[in-house]
This record gives sequence, C-alpha cells and structure tokens, in this order.
Amino acid sequence: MAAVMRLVNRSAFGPVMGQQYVALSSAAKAGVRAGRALPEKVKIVEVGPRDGLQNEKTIVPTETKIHLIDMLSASGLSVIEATSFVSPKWVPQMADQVEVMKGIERRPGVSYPVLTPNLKGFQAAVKAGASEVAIFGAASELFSKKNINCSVEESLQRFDEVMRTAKEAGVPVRGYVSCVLGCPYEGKVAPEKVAHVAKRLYSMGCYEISLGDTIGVGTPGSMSEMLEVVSREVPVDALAVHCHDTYGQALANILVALQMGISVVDSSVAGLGGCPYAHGASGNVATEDVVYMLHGLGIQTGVDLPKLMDAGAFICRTLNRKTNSKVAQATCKL
Ligand SMILES: CC(C)(COP(=O)([O-])OP(=O)([O-])OC[C@H]1O[C@@H](n2cnc3c(N)ncnc32)[C@H](O)[C@@H]1OP(=O)([O-])[O-])[C@@H](O)C(=O)NCCC(=O)NCCSC(=O)C[C@@](C)(O)CC(=O)[O-]
Repeated sequence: MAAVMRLVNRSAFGPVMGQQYVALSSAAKAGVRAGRALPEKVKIVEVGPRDGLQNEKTIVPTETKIHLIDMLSASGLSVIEATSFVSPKWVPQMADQVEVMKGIERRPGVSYPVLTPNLKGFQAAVKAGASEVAIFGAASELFSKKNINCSVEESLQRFDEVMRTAKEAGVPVRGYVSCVLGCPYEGKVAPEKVAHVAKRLYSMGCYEISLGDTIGVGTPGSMSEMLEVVSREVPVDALAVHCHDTYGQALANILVALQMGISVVDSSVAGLGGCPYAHGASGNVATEDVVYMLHGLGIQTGVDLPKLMDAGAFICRTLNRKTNSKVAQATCKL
C-alpha cells in the first residue's frame, strides 16, 4: 500500500487537468503491474442504466435510458446492465424494461445483461431478447426479505429454478451477493455468510459472482478480509466487486481487490444510483473514476474516457443532477 501511495502522491504534483496523469511509460506500467500483481486488463461491468437509474425519484423517460445505453456502448464498454425484470410494484423505475430492450442498439461484442429475481422475470427477459441475466441474493437475511421478499435460503431455491431453465436455454447467468461488507438492517456481516451464498451461486452455475458493498461501508481492511474468506470457496477469477461509494472508500477497495487478483469491476457512469431497499446508500463508484485509476495503473479497459464522460454529462444534464464523478468534476464535464 505504501508503494501505491507513492504513485498517487507523485501524480498529485503534475498539472491538475487532463489525461497526462493516466500516461505511464511502458516500463512504469510493467513495474506497477508486476510489483503489485495487478491484472493487465480489467472488465468493467457498467451498471448505471439499471443500478444507477432504479433509484431515481422521477420516472426517467425510456428514450433517455436507451440513448444513455447507446452512448455507453459507443464508449467501448463491453458489458452494460440494461434494466431489470422485477415487479413494477417494487421498482416502478424499471417498468419499461421491454421497451428498453427493444430500443437499444445491440453492438457486436457488447453484452446487455438484465436482473431477474425469479422464473417469471427470467422468462420475460428472454422473451424481450435478453441473452444474459443476473440473479441477485444477499448475505443478510433482513436485506433479502426487504429486497426480494424471501429468506436467503428461499432465494437460493428460486435461483436454482432460474439456473436450470437458463442452462437449458443456453443463457449465461451472473450472480450478485449484496451486503458483503455491511447491511443497513443488520450491521456488520460475517465474511463466512458471504462465502456461503457466493459458493452456492457459483455451484449452481453462475459464471461470475459480483460481491456488492451495497451501502458502501467497507474499507480496504474489511474488503481484503472478506475476499480472503470468499476466495477459499470461489476461484478469484470468477469474482467481481461492486462498490458503492457512500464513505468514499470505493476506489481504495477496488485497488485492494485488484491486488488480490480480481479483474472484474462494477461501476456506474457519473456515480448514479443506490438501492431502493438500502436507504442512505449512495451510488456506485463512478465509472469515469474507475477508468481513470485503471488507465493510470497501466491497466487496459477498452474504454474511451472522453466518450464515457460525454455519456455521464448527457445523463446528468438530462436528469438535472450533479455528477458524482470526481474526474468529471475536475474536467468540468458537469
Ligand atoms: C422478487 C419480487 C418479484 C418478489 O415479490 P413478491 O411480492 O413476493 O412476489 P410474488 O411472487 O408474491 O408476486 C406478487 C406480484 O408480483 C408479480 N411478479 C413477481 N415476479 C415478477 C417479476 N419478475 N416481474 C414482474 N412482476 C412480477 C406477480 O405476478 C404478482 O403480481 P400481481 O398478481 O400482484 O399483479 C419483488 O420483491 C421484486 O421485484 N424485488 C426486486 C427488488 C429490486 O429490484 N431491488 C433492486 C435490485 S438489487 C440491487 O440493487 C443490489 C445490487 C444487485 O445492485 C447489488 C448491490 O449493490 O448490493
């Protein structure tokens, strides 16, 4: 960590604006990666159109969602979580899921997964053209009850049904575990509970398990402790991190995850969002900030940062809200 701090401090003495901070010499890139065993490439899972918008107070027009997704795919992101097939009574903001799936431009090489809490959601998603889905469980009983109206064990049984149908249909499924570093209703969550749910989802056939710090309370200390325990049950190359930035720890937590071998990071353009069933939780870490940090470490993402920032500026302008991306603030893109 001391070496990382040295890198951060050094760049703080350069000019304030612009991309010069992300330009490292090839030798420096190799050194940064080798010294801290960082991955060469990171896959970013953009969750803004779903996790970001599900919590907006006023209904966002469908055309706005479609335009945002198209701008995000034009920026080089390869995974964009587009919407969710959940009950419109529970999350009214996602009630236009079929129209969103119909309206987006499907770029080759980009996948557009959607959330499906049960078989009904899965079937509707496939009918609407989804070629990848995600199931979402929690490491906390009370959060599970509030979010999907069932216990953790009941949710796993529901997911098993979704998994069996998805396997038959050849649809890849990602699994989420929420509240991995804390729960808004139960407080601290034991890493063993996270490992238990993650292992069950992985054994069912989820190709990737995204570990959600739903309320953004984790620190590099609790993140590394939790990852240490979870990676005994699920291979590290099948893990992703999903950090909300409530306490400003998200980038530090992501860096720790990268150092522990994780190379998939969820984030939300402009730091949009929050979970409707986790009051007080702020949005995900901003994708712009993650990309800036990764490029600064010499890690490839395939994302064009200025185009990504245009997408962030578009959605903030349209929703009349301030960006939560520090990079966008620093470069005045809203
Ligand atoms: C899971 C349910 C449906 C259970 O909700 P329920 O009320 O227990 O469901 P039910 O099976 O008793 O059905 C009740 C009604 O919902 C309908 N229904 C049932 N299923 C569906 C469906 N799939 N799509 C559309 N409608 C559905 C069903 O047809 C019925 O309609 P009615 O007869 O009353 O007209 C509900 O609790 C729900 O939709 N929850 C979703 C909550 C949610 O989306 N939360 C946010 C996403 S999770 C998150 O943000 C965390 C994450 C992933 O980002 C990671 C992190 O940060 O930690």
